[in-house]
Amino acid sequence: MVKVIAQNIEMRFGERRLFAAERVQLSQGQTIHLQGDNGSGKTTLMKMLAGLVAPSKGKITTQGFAPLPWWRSNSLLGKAVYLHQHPYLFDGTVEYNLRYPHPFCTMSKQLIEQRTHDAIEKAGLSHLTKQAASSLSGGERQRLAIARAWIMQPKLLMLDEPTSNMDTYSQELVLAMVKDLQQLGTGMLVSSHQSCALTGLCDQSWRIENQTISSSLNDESCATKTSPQTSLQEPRYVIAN
Ligand SMILES: Nc1ncnc2c1ncn2[C@@H]1O[C@H](COP(=O)(O)OP(=O)(O)OP(=O)(O)O)[C@@H](O)[C@H]1O
Repeated sequence: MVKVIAQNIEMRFGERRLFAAERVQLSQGQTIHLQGDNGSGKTTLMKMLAGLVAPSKGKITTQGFAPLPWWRSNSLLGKAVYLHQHPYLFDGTVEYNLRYPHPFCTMSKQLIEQRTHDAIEKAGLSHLTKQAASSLSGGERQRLAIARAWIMQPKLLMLDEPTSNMDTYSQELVLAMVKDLQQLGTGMLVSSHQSCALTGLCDQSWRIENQTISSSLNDESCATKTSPQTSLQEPRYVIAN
């Protein structure tokens, strides 16, 4: 099972301390709702776990991933995928964007072609494949970004406000893709201000408050949800200071 572990971390911007925690761990098989007020540090924490931002103090390590080639200077990058609420898309068509990560995928060519085809359907993008990605609406851009991640089937995925500003149709499509990934064992950290169907999938929540990260089980979802395939033997609490 793969995991990313942050130990004795502290995040500061200048004099301002954003948060600190003794241990935060995101593992395959977990689906976690990340909560906190505006500016509390949710995006920063997600970027940190994805290797996009370094903590001011402490260390972030991973377990269970294949060894990286020697020339990869940032050993975290690419292991836990971070999806921004305003996703970055490449110049080119929707289809180009979906195919862009193919060379980095270890799946067979046949499987990746099948998943790309399925992703287009699942994200409701069939009528948009030849359209420039830059011309998509906000909701369509987010669907495209999630479809791209769905194809790759990452082991760990961080979704930053994935359904903000989405209509019901888009939310349902995203929910179905996230459910799929959950069934396949992708560990997910989902930031969202609102409780919604997506956060209902989460088995625990993390909250950033008073510069501290705390964790609790999401009782509602535990009572109603069947477990994903991966068995969970991990400690379910984040120890925070
Ligand atoms: N590079 C940076 N330099 C200085 N301050 C930063 C930097 N990045 C983020 N911040 C500040 O850190 C705080 C936390 O930002 P972050 O985006 O992580 O919050 P958030 O919890 O995701 O907020 P929201 O719910 O509004 O999206 C904000 O006050 C932000 O201005």
